[in-house]
Amino acid sequence: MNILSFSSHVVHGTVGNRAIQFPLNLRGWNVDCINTTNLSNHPGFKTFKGSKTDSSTISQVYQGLVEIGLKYDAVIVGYVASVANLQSIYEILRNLKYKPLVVLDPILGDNDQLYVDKALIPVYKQILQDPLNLVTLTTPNQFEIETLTDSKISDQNSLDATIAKFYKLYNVKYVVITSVKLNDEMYCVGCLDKEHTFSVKVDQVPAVFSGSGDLFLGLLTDSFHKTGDLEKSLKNTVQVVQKVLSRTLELSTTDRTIGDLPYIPSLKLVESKDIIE
Ligand SMILES: Nc1ncnc2c1ncn2[C@@H]1O[C@H](COP(=O)(O)OP(=O)(O)O)[C@@H](O)[C@H]1O
Ligand SMILES: Cc1ncc(COP(=O)(O)O)c(C=O)c1O
Repeated sequence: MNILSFSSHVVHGTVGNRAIQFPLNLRGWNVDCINTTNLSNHPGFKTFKGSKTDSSTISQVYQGLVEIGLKYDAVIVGYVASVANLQSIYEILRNLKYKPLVVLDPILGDNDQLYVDKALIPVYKQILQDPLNLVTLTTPNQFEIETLTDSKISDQNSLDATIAKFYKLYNVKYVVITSVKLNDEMYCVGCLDKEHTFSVKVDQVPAVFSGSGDLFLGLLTDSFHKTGDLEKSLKNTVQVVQKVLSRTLELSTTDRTIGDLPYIPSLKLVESKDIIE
């Protein structure tokens, strides 16, 4: 099984492709990464060096893969963070001559805060709307689906309305909302279509992590490709990520906090090999 993953590269740490490649290797995938950044580490460490990839490099590297005859069973679009890069990836998806499983995480922000250039929003919208049905599964968090649908989720009714609006606006079969807060509990919500949705409760590990969203994206893609069953895949992925985060917390020391929770900038992926496998 071959997968192509567009996401960030950090030399040190476990975000972006560093949180996607190793876990997918453990689950039997050959993972080809097109790196949208080349950074020393992610910004959560306070300082970092390096740069974003030029969009022409993304297009050329992809062309190189086509010319040596590669085809992929699945494609992940993760951390992009530049309009020109997202446009190059859009072009690549539009010109695919075959139909892999395409999973796109429209990374825009979290907790009511945009942390990428707002000019990315219309490009994500275009990709998700494309009449060629380019994306099979998309994984926005609560803030991201609110932004894409111009709505606000505060209870079950507004959640249902947001999902209905998403399906009206966009041309994507499967949606997973990775974090919805209802009555102080956290849920992942899976949608098979606008009428068939289900929720999976997330048992919160008492810490804030970087890279959890990327790990989640890779593992969900693996499980969904293998089973074709979104509900089963989502339950399994939530459980596995929860266990990796628990082990990470157990093995980490940190003197940093976000709110009143410890902040853990890196996941203990090698130490969680048995859980991921
Ligand atoms: N503290 C936590 N405890 C348990 N699970 C978590 C925690 N943080 C994240 N997760 C898991 O990781 C998934 C992705 O969360 P998050 O990293 O917030 O995603 P995103 O990058 O999409 O905002 C959640 O759906 C949940 O399953
Ligand atoms: C370069 C880079 N890639 C990916 C991520 C995604 O991290 P998360 O999975 O916590 O959303 C971040 C966030 O810090 C990042 O800086």
